[in-house]
Amino acid sequence: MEIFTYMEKYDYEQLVFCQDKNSGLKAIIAIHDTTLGPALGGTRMWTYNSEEEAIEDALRLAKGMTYKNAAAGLNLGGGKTVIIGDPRKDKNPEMFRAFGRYIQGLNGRYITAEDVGTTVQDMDLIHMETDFVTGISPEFGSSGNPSPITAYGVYKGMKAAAMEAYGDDSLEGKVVAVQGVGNVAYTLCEHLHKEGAKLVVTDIHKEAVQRAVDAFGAEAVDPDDIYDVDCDIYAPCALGATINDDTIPRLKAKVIAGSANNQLKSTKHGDIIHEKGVVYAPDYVINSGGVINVADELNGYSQARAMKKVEGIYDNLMNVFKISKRDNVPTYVAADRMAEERIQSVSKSRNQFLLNGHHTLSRR
Ligand SMILES: NC(=O)C1=CN([C@@H]2O[C@H](COP(=O)(O)OP(=O)(O)OC[C@H]3O[C@@H](n4cnc5c(N)ncnc54)[C@H](O)[C@@H]3O)[C@@H](O)[C@H]2O)C=CC1
Ligand SMILES: CC(C)CC(=O)C(=O)O
Repeated sequence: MEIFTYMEKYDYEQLVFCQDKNSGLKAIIAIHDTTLGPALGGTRMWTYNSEEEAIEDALRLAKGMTYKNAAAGLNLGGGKTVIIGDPRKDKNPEMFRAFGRYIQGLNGRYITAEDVGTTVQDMDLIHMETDFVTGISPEFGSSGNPSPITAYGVYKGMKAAAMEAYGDDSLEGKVVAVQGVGNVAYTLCEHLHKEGAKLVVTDIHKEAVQRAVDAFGAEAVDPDDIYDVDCDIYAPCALGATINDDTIPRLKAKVIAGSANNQLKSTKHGDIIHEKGVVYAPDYVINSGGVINVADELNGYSQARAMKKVEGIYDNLMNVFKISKRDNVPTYVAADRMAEERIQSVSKSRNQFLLNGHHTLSRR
């Protein structure tokens, strides 16, 4: 990959490589755009097949955060980190403290939180070195683990998508195929089970599947079989790019609504599902509950205020569906328009020179 060519194409601001031999830290912080404010986005720890794959993941996820934060009405830009390693085997406290020092070095341009493979405990270790971290333990006045709130937002968003597809937002009796039953999806399954939905679940880890089978009477299928399930709603809640050339012909659901980031392998796949009449809830709109929740910490956390905003995901998605129909464009294009309009209007209103801090002449 020609990194600068890629960064220029999608207008990235900064890419930071962090290495600490003592702890084994190898991390990449990607900052996409800070027009709306500091870049806020989680830290993912994953076993990548190559460094290039890790860089690409960090870049794509960071851009997604710019759009997510803009579409959610937050005054925040987009960034994300990936740490290369197996979260089940390669973690140690020094690793997260070393990473915290790198974040501190960015002096507030980037604020982190959890993502796949990282936990509240990891964020607490980062917090030993920097204040630019959210989703730490509640005893520090933080909002804690964002996953249950993300799940609630996805549940609300799924109801909005059902309303669009079926003219009724009840999920009772609907068959929902859930891919990946990790932190977010387990709580999502809880909400769906309570409403009377029928669950079909899969995960690469057997114990995660068993937990959902035991708690919600879910039917279990093998990871690759989830695309063939006869269901009303496909909920991708693992990693990205599962809506692609191979899976689209197999998917039977009328609705795609889940928590995973970067669900479309490429924009062309968003066009194909639109033409097939599938109601797709754009990933970064439906899964914005977690970031809305942690972002509230920047104002002194109020759960009531954050939850009120998370409830708004339903209306935000209905608005996306409205724009999609009005402009006759796929829903992912409608969501991008909503986010880009906000970024552009703020960047226009900020084009006047404003003296923040000392003027250089004051040093004379
Ligand atoms: N945690 C949060 O608050 C937020 C999470 N997201 C996104 O939601 C997704 C899930 O996040 P979490 O639940 O936090 O992560 P997690 O790591 O707790 O759960 C992901 C689950 O997917 C499983 N998985 C991975 N590859 C799979 C495959 N090919 N087939 C089946 N299962 C597979 C994993 O074993 C794991 O159980 C991720 O894409 C994440 O970026 C988005 C917004 C916020
Ligand atoms: C986990 C969230 C708090 C932030 C994030 O990185 C996301 O929404 O993907």
